[in-house]
Amino acid sequence: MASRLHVADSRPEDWVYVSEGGATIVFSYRGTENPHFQGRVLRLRKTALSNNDTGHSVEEEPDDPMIAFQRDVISCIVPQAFLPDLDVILLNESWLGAIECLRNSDRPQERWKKDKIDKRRRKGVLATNLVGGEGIVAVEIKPKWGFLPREHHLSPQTVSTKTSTCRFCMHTYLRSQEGAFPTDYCPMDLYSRNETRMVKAIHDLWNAWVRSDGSLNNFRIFVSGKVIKPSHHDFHDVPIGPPDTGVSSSFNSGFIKETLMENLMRLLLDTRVLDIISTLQRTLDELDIEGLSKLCSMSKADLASMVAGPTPEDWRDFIRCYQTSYCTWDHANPDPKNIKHYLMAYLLSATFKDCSIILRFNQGGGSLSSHSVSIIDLDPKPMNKLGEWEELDRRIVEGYRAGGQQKRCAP
Ligand SMILES: O=P(O)(O)O[C@@H]1[C@@H](OP(=O)(O)O)[C@H](OP(=O)(O)O)[C@H](O)[C@H](OP(=O)(O)O)[C@H]1OP(=O)(O)O
Ligand SMILES: Nc1ncnc2c1ncn2[C@@H]1O[C@H](COP(=O)(O)OP(=O)(O)OP(=O)(O)O)[C@@H](O)[C@H]1O
Repeated sequence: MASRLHVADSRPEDWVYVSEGGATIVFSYRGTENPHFQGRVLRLRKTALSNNDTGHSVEEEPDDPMIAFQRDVISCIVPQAFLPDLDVILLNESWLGAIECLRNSDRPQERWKKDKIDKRRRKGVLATNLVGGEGIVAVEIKPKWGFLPREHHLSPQTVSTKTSTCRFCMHTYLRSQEGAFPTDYCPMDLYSRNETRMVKAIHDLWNAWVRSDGSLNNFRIFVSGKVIKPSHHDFHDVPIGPPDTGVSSSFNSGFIKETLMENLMRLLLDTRVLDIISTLQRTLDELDIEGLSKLCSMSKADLASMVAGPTPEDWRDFIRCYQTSYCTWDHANPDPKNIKHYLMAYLLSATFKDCSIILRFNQGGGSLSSHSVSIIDLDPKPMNKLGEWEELDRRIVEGYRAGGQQKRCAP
């Protein structure tokens, strides 16, 4: 886009709350006046509520790193059709203050108690609105880790557990011990390409969605751009059947569930998106965090001390390597001279382990091509997370083993 977009070319009232994650909050444009904003969402960075830093932001703030990362890295390994368009949008503090006042009450309590829009930012992201449109039903799934690690680099203590139970199921167990909502969802079922297991996966996501009243972060349903909760009245008006059936006015939750699940299954069986995500997760994480840690020790370093993030040139170099020689390396005996690329591969794998997909259906069915599938939240992960991931992996596996759990997650 030649000239820069400015959020102040729209009114805060023209933007409505869509949803948020741990790091960002998203609003969609409902105005009619600015064609640049039609069909788009505004993705803004958040900061901790306790952060009272009111100092001025840097004059030349860099663009949100997600934009260059999608352009230079992600789009080399994920087909463009799955990616939303992203543009830089200029922000200003008073406009951000105004939208915060207007929309803070639309946010879930557990979020507004913790964080707020980072009003010092001068740049945000404008992206394709993947959930908007009258009569559009969109489902967001955060599928998480879709593979079991190879045994090469696992310790004798962890090998049998980590090659039997997937990381998500072990993490769910740990979280349930800490009081979180339990879920039966297993990503290995969703990624399995086996219809029966995939049906089970989406039913498990649905059931946890209902039990938690939509508060989990791995399954969301949007109708005409607005998130719905199982307990909301608007759930009764999901326009899910063919228009002439009158389904949307005669509420029948069983029917809505079955029809939605059927549509989801059709789309999931038709798309390569899950294959693409799990293949990238697995091939970029050939060593497991345990193997990566050992490789680091061989180079006289430790994961917790890794801080310097890769430069754009490093990423270009990595992508070239990933698309050529990387697959010929002997990952069972990794060469310490390749440590940098193994670290970058792990970072990139982490992005795909944490992304979400959005599946859109037009009201009343329609051909598969009139529906769409996209991947969101493909942010780069920072190098200084490696130490945390190593520690979290240890806690997850130890907690699982200590609890005497032995679930088998079939590959
Ligand atoms: O570690 P995980 O698997 O729990 O993933 C974190 C997510 O938790 P989840 O398991 O999806 O509920 C977590 O999701 P929530 O904020 O809990 O919705 C974040 O996505 C976090 O990434 P970041 O620190 O914001 O970059 C994620 O951290 P990363 O591991 O991707 O850095
Ligand atoms: N392009 C989009 N169109 C519509 N909705 C979107 C879009 N991008 C994000 N969202 C909504 O906003 C939410 C937050 O976005 P995103 O997942 O990118 O944030 P995040 O803070 O990085 O999340 P996480 O904590 O999971 O890493 C998403 O879960 C989704 O519901």
